[in-house]
Amino acid sequence: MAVPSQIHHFHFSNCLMNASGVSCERKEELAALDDSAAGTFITKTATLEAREGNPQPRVETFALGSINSSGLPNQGLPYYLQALADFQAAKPDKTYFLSVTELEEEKIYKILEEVEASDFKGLVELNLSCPNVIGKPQIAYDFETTDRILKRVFSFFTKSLGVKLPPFFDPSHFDQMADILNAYPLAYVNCINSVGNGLVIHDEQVVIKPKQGFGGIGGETIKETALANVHAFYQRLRPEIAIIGTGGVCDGRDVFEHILCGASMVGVGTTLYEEGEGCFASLTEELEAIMKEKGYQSIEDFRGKLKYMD
Ligand SMILES: O=C(O)c1[nH]c(=O)[nH]c(=O)c1I
Repeated sequence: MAVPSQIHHFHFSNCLMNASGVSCERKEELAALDDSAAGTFITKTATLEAREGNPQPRVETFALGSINSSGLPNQGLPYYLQALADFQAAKPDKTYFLSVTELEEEKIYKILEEVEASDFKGLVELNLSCPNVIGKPQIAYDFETTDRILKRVFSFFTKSLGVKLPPFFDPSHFDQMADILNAYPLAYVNCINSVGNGLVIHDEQVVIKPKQGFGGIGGETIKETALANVHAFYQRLRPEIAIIGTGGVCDGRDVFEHILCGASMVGVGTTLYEEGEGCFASLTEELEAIMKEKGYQSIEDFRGKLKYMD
């Protein structure tokens, strides 16, 4: 029971994966994802050195989703490179994702130089959209900086690279970002990261400690924004740049809609946080039932084929 997919020459036994940041910081968590019905996993975004992250409580759920201000807690790049080497040795035919970023531009190049020099064989995701490092803007909301970074990265980086984007809300921003991305040999874009800096209140108080309660919103409430970003970039990007759809996936119908909008792989965050790794099997079953009912044999029978009203 699986719906296979691919990004370039990388084949995945199932089109579902975790959203970076959820259940993927420690090796034991990655092992649970590796053993689940997900077709692959992506690590928590790694920085050169390990980070504690923001004070707890920093992740909470609410009626329609989740809010987090984790602050980029991770075990540091060497930990993930070693873990990935071990997972790859155990499953030579499986492809994994490594997410990375850094807080200063020069360090972004440094961490990617280290990844380039490593034996990692999967896809690398440059996170340009972390909303929770206090005092640091989301890189991808600065078009000039994004262009400068990608230009320099691709002057030395030869592994397969994708970028994690924040949500955009204006056609002119979709246009500007797509023009930048189309200029580079990207393997994919991952749309979207959490909707930055929402505020969840319980009675009279915020529900997370960092940043006076402000944090990235995920889950059911962001699906429509996620679908719009997936489809806007599907419409604008060169077909060689694949799209990973992340955001608001609660059931098989949501997976179907992400693919209909153009996604080749679908990331699951809040639902994974709430339900655990079993969610991948149930989401797959639900997707398969929808495909069967509609007579679709594979993803390519409906990927990107969203119908407009003429
Ligand atoms: O606070 C985080 O660690 C975090 N939280 C998010 O919602 N997205 C991100 O990319 C990151 I790096």
